[in-house]
Amino acid sequence: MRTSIATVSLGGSLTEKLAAASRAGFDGVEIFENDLLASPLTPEEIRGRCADLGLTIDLYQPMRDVEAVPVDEFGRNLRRARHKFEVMRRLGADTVLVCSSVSPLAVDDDALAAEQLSQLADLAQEFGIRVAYEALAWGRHVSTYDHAWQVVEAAGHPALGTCLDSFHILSRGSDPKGIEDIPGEKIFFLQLADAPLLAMDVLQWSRHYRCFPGQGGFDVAGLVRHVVRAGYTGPLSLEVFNDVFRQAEAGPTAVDALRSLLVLQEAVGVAELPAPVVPTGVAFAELVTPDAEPVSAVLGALGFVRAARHRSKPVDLWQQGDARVLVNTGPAARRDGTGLAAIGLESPDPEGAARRAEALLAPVLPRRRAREDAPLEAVAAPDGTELFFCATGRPELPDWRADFEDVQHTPAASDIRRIDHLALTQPWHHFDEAALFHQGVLGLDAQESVDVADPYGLLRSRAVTGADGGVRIALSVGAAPADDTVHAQHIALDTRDVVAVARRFRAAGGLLLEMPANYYDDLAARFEFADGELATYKELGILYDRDAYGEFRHCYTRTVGRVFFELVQRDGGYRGYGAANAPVRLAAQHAARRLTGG
Ligand SMILES: O=C(O)c1ccc(O)c(O)c1
Ligand SMILES: [Mg+2]
Repeated sequence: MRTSIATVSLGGSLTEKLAAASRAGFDGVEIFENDLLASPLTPEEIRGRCADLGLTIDLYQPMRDVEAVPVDEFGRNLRRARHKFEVMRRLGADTVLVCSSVSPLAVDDDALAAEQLSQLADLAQEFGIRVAYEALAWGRHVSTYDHAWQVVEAAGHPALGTCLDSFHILSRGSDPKGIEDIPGEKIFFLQLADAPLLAMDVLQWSRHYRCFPGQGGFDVAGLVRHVVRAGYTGPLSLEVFNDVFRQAEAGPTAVDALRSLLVLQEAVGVAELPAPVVPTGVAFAELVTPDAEPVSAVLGALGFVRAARHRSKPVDLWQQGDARVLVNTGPAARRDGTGLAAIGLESPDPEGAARRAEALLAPVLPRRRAREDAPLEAVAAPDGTELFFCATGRPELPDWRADFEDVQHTPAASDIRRIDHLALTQPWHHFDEAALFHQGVLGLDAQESVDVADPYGLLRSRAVTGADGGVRIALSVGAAPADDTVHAQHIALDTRDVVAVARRFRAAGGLLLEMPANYYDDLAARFEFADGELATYKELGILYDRDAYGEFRHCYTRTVGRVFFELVQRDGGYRGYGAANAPVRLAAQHAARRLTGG
């Protein structure tokens, strides 16, 4: 189906919005009146700009407070409408959205509403324009889609149809099944938005919290299925009022928006994409650093050994069990300092995974490799993290490991088994996008989002996971501009005995993050521990949590650059990430940074 986006969904000037929509690959736009009013371009110039960009103008909107008013008021409304229709003729737009009245002048009289909308449609017809009547969820007398359709049906005018908006329908809990009772040709337009499930005033919810389909809690795909069954053949158009997107750069937001429509069309069954290839594990985490020494010291103290070196690049492979960390001292490191730059995801079909990512608009990374290197499929996540699709130790596929040459080493310790999870801090305006990317592109499941108190703000965190826990990524975002030291990325390592690993780490000179005594007093009140157990945790800074499935013990290394390590021990199938302990950990990191600057 054709794709469209309302200019109100993007930040910037009208010119910037149109360029972003076109570059992302949308077919058309809804021009929001305010964007036109604020533009220095004439309607003819906007029309030309859209044509040059390959965009159709699918809708002009909104007209407000038109119907069911006293006759002299309606006369003034028609005068206003004539002026707007003139503008639309100059724009070359043939459909206008009229939202249900919120005016105190409007009366509760469907026959009058139908009669006046019919007169409006008569006037529109003179201009070759169609009127699409939409029920605002907070409309004064008409606030549901079925009521708006009744009014339209009663008017029985060929130039009058209805506009369906998923937000207004789903926010009120209306059953979208009734959409199938509307003849498809009378659905003049379809606007799509999702939203997080919040208990709040519906107008505020709509104006500030809408998001792209798949980013919130509504079944937008289910609604679209009903609209398609009704016989609608117009565009799928995104209309998203969102405080964050308004402030963000239009280009990436438009790409994010179109990706959501691609995933939606796949779910509805009106478009096919290369099938998702769900990653089964983490092949490696790659750190870049200008100085390998501090990172190597931490890895060494954790029991990793430097097992191999890249044949053509300054990259070391550190390994313990199936946990692999690459330490890259190449040019990127000198630019960006110490940080997590790339993740290798173990994939059943690396090429298939890359094909899907590309179809879903993920930037495919150029293969900056020497001729003899294995051809690795890689794309960039929204935060810039490079994702490599890997096949480790599978002879029939290229193996990234073949680019590395073993170096002499003593055996590694054996109590760290694998990477348990990766925690990635997102830029503030990419959080919803990141969750949708990891679900839609990688085929991971998103868990509920949780809020975590930070001494200097609030952190929102959401995990995305593979079916069997082979891949776990915790995405988080702070309310304030990211503090590089505390809101760093981290690599969590799975151990069968966190106490033993923590002790060895400390004996080898490693620095663990210390936790306050009050935390342990509180733990003693909440749980029962064996004699001496709590004292051990306190000594090593180990945190404790429990869920319906099992227990969780974890502790943290001090931060190097923008990365730190977590040691985790999951027992009995514990599913979480110790979110209950995160406020204490964040406070401890702030305190450590103040004391030592690291
Ligand atoms: O919030 C509003 O006023 C508004 C305007 C036009 C729309 O299409 C809509 O869904 C909401
Ligand atoms: Mg709308």
